[in-house]
Amino acid sequence: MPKDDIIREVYNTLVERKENPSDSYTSKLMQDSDKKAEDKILEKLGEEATEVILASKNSEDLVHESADLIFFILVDLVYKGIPLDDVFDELISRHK
Ligand SMILES: N=c1c2ncn([C@@H]3O[C@H](COP(=O)(O)OP(=O)(O)OP(=O)(O)O)[C@@H](O)[C@H]3O)c2ncn1[C@@H]1O[C@H](COP(=O)(O)O)[C@@H](O)[C@H]1O
Repeated sequence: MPKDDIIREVYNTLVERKENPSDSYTSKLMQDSDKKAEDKILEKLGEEATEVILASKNSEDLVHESADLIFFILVDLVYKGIPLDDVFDELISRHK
């Protein structure tokens, strides 16, 4: 798979997990009762953002923590039904 495709690949897998729940981590994360699921996802988003800040300050694990943060952003987008292309279009609209 070309490296650039991984974001869409993960996004599409998460959509599949949401639509056809399995016993996987991400399925469980998105299947909790509505309020609980959103709170858990947002809690993880906050955690991972903090871990990126700490990793950056301490010059360690920034790659790992960045991947975690991107992952949880994708989980939130899927959970809220936001198409990945909307985010790509937004970034393209800003690109000079
Ligand atoms: N990219 C990821 C990914 N990154 C992190 N994680 C999981 O997210 C969880 C939280 O990450 P943390 O770093 O906080 O690890 P932790 O300390 O175990 O966190 P807790 O969940 O225990 O609080 C861990 O269980 C990680 O395994 C991920 N889980 C899944 N994916 C992608 O999502 C796809 C679907 O995942 P599943 O539905 O679980 O198969 C996979 O094929 C991957 O492409």
